[in-house]
Amino acid sequence: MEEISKLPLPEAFLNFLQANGLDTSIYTTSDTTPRYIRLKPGSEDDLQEIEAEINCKLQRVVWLPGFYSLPPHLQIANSRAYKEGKIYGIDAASGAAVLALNISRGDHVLDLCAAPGAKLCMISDLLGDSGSVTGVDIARHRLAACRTMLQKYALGDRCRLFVADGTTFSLIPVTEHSNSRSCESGCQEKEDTFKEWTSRRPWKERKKASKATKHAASAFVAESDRPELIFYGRNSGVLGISKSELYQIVCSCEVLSCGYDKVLVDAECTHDGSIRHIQKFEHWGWDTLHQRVLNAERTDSLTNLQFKLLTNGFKLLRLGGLLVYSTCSLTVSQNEDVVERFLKENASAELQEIEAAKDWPCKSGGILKTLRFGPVTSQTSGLFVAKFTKLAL
Ligand SMILES: C[S@@+](CC[C@H](N)C(=O)[O-])C[C@H]1O[C@@H](n2cnc3c(N)ncnc32)[C@H](O)[C@@H]1O
Repeated sequence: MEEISKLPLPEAFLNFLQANGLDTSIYTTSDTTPRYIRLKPGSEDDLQEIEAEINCKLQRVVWLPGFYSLPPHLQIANSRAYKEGKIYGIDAASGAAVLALNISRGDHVLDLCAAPGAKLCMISDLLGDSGSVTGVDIARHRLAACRTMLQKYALGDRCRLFVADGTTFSLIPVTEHSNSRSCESGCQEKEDTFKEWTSRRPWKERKKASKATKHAASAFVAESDRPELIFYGRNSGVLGISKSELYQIVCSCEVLSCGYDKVLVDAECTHDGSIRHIQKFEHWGWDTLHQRVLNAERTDSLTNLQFKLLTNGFKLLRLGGLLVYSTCSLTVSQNEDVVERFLKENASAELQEIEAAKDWPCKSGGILKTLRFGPVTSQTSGLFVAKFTKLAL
């Protein structure tokens, strides 16, 4: 303790690291972890021009298609390639978590903690012109930033964004199947279909929604409780359907066939695996670290939140679908413990091997088949990744 108290980190954080058996040195040795960017598919021919502009050779990340590393302190925000949406910043470990989902053409993907949206962008560019992606986040301002990002990178065409609590979110993807079924049930709002999204729409939507609450039909989510839809792309499945169709409630047995093919639960956490995030407290003030990160009560409620997000994400997964749970915390309590509790309470959940990981620079987590990335092992930010499938019981 005497030795670590000499380090330039506040005592409360050192205590947190010690209580969780975490190595302090990653925060105090000089940060050599590279930055990573993903090149938007289709921009490969611009590579040399981008390198000339940022005056730096981009190192291809051999184990992660489309990813390049940069020296840690190189700024790209002013580069033309960044402004024109040809590259976006995303840590390689985050890219690996998305790849673990095995996204394939036509998948309907749910990203339950989506903001600010780096993983959502990658999901979207992997889907290309097929399938759909639904992004959910409880923080409206963060999800609005995610919308801006989707628009900047022209990746929102098949995307819809809901401000909602991921522990209770219950909307299934819009597919032709769900459209026809809900029309059979006879919906009173049939005329009131979604027109092309414009930035002025959410405000109007909310005004109308507050007036119409009393007309909500019992078979659908009460209008006042509905997740707020703050963006939808032209091919997201929303355009042309009615509110009743969008907000229909389905029973859990229907979710087995109509649920999402893939679900990402990149849960809220203490972010202690992200050295850059922890370093930001130099500016924010170390005193705020306690309240934002270390507070034991918060950690307790965080692990409950993580468990609930994972449980609800799994509920929305179709039979045979894949779910990835990840956090950027290095603690066992927010990772292995949450996974263990979840497996105990969900007999239809089975941990899956992440096949691609045999070529990844990561190590096994404390539970077989889970993975841990970190600055020392992987030259990335810290990330825990676990992948599940849903079995028929
Ligand atoms: C680790 S961040 C997600 C990062 C994101 N996946 C990305 O790649 O940019 C966790 C997010 O969870 C959101 N969050 C916290 N509680 C939530 C809840 N109950 N439901 C949905 N989102 C929640 C936070 O607002 C935050 O944006």
